[in-house]
Amino acid sequence: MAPLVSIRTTDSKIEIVDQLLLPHVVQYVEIASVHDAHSAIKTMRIRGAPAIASLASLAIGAHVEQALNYGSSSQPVEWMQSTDALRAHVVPLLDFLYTARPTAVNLGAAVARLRLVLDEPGDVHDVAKQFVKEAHAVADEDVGRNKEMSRHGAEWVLEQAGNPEGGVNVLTVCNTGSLATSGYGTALGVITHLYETGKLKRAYFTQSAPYHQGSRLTAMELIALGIPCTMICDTMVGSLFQTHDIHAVVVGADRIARNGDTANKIGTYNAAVLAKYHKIPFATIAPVSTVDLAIPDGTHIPIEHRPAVEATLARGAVYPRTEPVEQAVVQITPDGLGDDMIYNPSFDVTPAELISAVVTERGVHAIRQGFDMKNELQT
Ligand SMILES: CSC[C@H]1O[C@H](OP(=O)(O)O)[C@H](O)[C@@H]1O
Repeated sequence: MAPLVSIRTTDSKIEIVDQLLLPHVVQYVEIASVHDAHSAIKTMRIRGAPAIASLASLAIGAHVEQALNYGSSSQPVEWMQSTDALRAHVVPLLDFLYTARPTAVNLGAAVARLRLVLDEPGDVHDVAKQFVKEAHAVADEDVGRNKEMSRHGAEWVLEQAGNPEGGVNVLTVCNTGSLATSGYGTALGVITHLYETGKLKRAYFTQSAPYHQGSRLTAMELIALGIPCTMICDTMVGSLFQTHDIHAVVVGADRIARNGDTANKIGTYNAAVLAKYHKIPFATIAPVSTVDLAIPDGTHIPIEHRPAVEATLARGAVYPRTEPVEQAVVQITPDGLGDDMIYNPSFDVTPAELISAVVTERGVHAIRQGFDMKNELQT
């Protein structure tokens, strides 16, 4: 069974699966405007650095395409009367979309890429058509590059592990599959490629509290893919390394600085420190659009702090489950635990010294003394 897709499009509609309701309720909701897209990203109905960029691009592209389709020469849409008017209308919307979540740079890369189109010379309709085409390309390119980087990452894991008889055991954090991208996934794509080529023994994944991307989303995807897997609580990574033969750790990324420092889901840094102690290779798997060459190191990465209330809640179905499913969002903390008593960063930064390699669609970038992603990407 194929895993769910994060975004579904028809000629006239953009829909996302509401990831706050997964895994027990699969409900696609329409994204009918740029504001709908911003809200869906901010509330994490959709999440995952590449998926966020894809939705934002598709939504702004649809907005411009509607003006192209419904305006006419006799009654053009007001902001379609010149390229200056088009730019003045669209740029603030692009900037607004980027305010939805601060850490994932893929959204910023998509905004910058689409912004450039608006500076192209030519007739406003031609510029608008190119804009729409580029907006679709942001989403359409994702699956192919995920498969490319997954192949690179799988080959790296096998090389690091010495291609053991019986396959490799790999740990991942959070969710980096089809629900976090436009398909196939990044770190979970590496696990999928290993499985598809008969080289995976077992995938291990952390629950990734408090949103539970692991418990709710990665579990759902690995079951759908038929991949042998084991879930662990976030606190069990050390025990897993002490008691099991884990050959590698592969994780996604939300922003990679020039020196390789990587922001990823909270708990990634913990796993990296423990992997270093246990001499387990640790790789970041991410598209080039996750690399932020404008920042020298991880100290410049903005870390999103989610609303404190999200750390007090657990989402799921009433136990024991009955049909129809009764969705539940339960408060697991006492009322006296105020917001000022909760620390809820959504990401942490793993220093490059704890990362063996960054894997992109371009290949494996082994981290070493003087590592610079700018040099890696120019070669
Ligand atoms: C390929 S997804 C990248 C990244 O996004 C996730 O964060 P969130 O679920 O908060 O959007 C997680 O950090 C993944 O590794």
